[in-house]
Parts: sequence; C-alpha cells; structure tokens
Amino acid sequence: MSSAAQPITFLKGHGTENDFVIIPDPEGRLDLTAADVARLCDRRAGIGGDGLLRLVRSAAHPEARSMAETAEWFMDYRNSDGSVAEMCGNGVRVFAHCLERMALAKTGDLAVATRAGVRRVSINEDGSITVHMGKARLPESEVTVAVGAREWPARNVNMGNPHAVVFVDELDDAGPLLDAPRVTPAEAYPQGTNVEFVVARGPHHVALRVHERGSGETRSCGTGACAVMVAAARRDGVDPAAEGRPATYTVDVPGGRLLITEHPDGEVEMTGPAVIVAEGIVDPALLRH
Ligand SMILES: N[C@@H](CCC[C@H](N)C(=O)O)C(=O)O
Repeated sequence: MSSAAQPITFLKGHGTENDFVIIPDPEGRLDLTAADVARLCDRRAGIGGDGLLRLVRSAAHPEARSMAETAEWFMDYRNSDGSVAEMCGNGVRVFAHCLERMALAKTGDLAVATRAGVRRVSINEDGSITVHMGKARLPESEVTVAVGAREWPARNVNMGNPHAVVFVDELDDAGPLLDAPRVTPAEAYPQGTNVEFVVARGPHHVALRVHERGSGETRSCGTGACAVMVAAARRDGVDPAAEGRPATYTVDVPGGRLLITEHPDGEVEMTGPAVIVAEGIVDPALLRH
C-alpha cells in the first residue's frame, strides 16, 4: 500500500536531542520514499526530525528477514534527507523505548535488527538505555577534514556507519557547519561520512560537535560518540584489549551526555536517555507530492 493512501500514526522522540519521527509499521506495509521521509523530517512543512525510525518486524522486511530469529524488530533508519544509513545509536535507544511504551517489548533485554547487524539493548530500571554497539573498526587510512580555510588530520572510525574524528582546540574552531566538511581522500569514505569535532574536557571526558551525513549538524550522534570515545582512548594511550580491562569515557554532546565503555573484547557499549515527546496522525496530504 502506498504511504500516501492511508493515515499514518507517528511518534516524535529524541535521544540527547538527536530527534526522530517514529513510524510504527509492524507488517512493513508502508512504502516510504526518500521524498516522503524528507517531508516528514522537514522542520517547517513537516513534523521535523534529524531522521526517521520505522518500526518493522524483521520477518516483514527483506533486509532483515535473515535476522528475524534473533531480533523480532528491525530499525529501518533514514536520515532527514531520505538517505538510508546502516545504524543510528541514539535512534536504537529511542526505538527500544518506543517498543516498550507500545507494549511490544518488556523492560530488560531485547535484540534489535539494524542494517549494521543485530544490536543488544538493555532497558534499565532508571529509564536509561544501554546498547551493545559492536566493535569499532579503525581503518589505517590517513584522512583530512577541512572547513573553509582550516584543515585537520582525522581518524577514520567505523561503528557500522562511517565517521571522521577530528581533535580541535575549541569546539567553535569548525565555525557554523552549515555545509558538510570536506573530507579527503574521497576513497576513504565511498558512501560519505559523519564528521565529529572533539575537545578534551578532563580525564576520560570529551565533548563533541557533529555534522551528520544526510542530516547536517545535529545535537548528538550515538555512533559518533562511540567513534569519538575509541579515537580519544587510543589518543590517550588507552587500549582495553591490550590492558585487559574496560575503559569508560563521558562524552558530552550539545544535547546532553552519553557514557561509552569499550571492553577488552572490543565491544563498545553506550548508555544514554530516550524520550518520546508526542504522538499523532500524519495528514495524508503531507505525502501527496
Ligand atoms: N544520529 C545517528 C547516526 C545517524 C546516521 C548517520 N547520519 C549516517 O548517515 O551514518 C546516531 O545517533 O548514531
């Protein structure tokens, strides 16, 4: 059934102010085009969001069917320009919170299928949510990020989706980030990348700004915070695999705070909030274009 033919129920939520339009579509009946997603995420003409989370049963989605035995639910994540991304760290917390609120999951543990694979999620008693984000990959490629006339060396970190992590003196050094930073060489990121600018705040404590692929500057990025934690740890000479003990960093984002732990086996765990702020019905006219 086409998305424009029927009223669509939505929720609006955020994780550290990385905000999402959430569309429950358990049986995978909606065909949301990139233009539909961009309309829904438009902050003036639509509902508004950095991205869109569609809740679909894994068994009902061709990209997730193979994960259906381990994870009942698939997070179909799109950026606000309608592009598809492999993973969204803040999104997966909001996704799990939404399942719990809709009585589709219980407090405790659940598995969520994503394009980057299955992620284990724990809904904690205090309302915070912990996600096992998988292992960071650190391709050795030399990468440069430039904004206007300034440029910096960057670390290439992959958390299922791509990141270029830049250490700067001040978070304002990169200016207003109205356009995507230039990242070279282009071959390091064949599908484009998210870019994080990072400053140290204290021992095991950093702060970031992020320009997201497909969404622009946002107030938080969960996968970005994980990429930053791993890059900052290596920069500080901290390597849990070599030391045999986990390392935890506090990562401040413009919209709040995330706690990120890297374990000796390389697994990265993220804990942070998830909030639902509204529910409603989309006027089908919004998607008639
Ligand atoms: N905000 C997200 C990341 C969303 C995807 C990203 N823009 C991409 O294209 O990879 C997060 O919290 O991780």
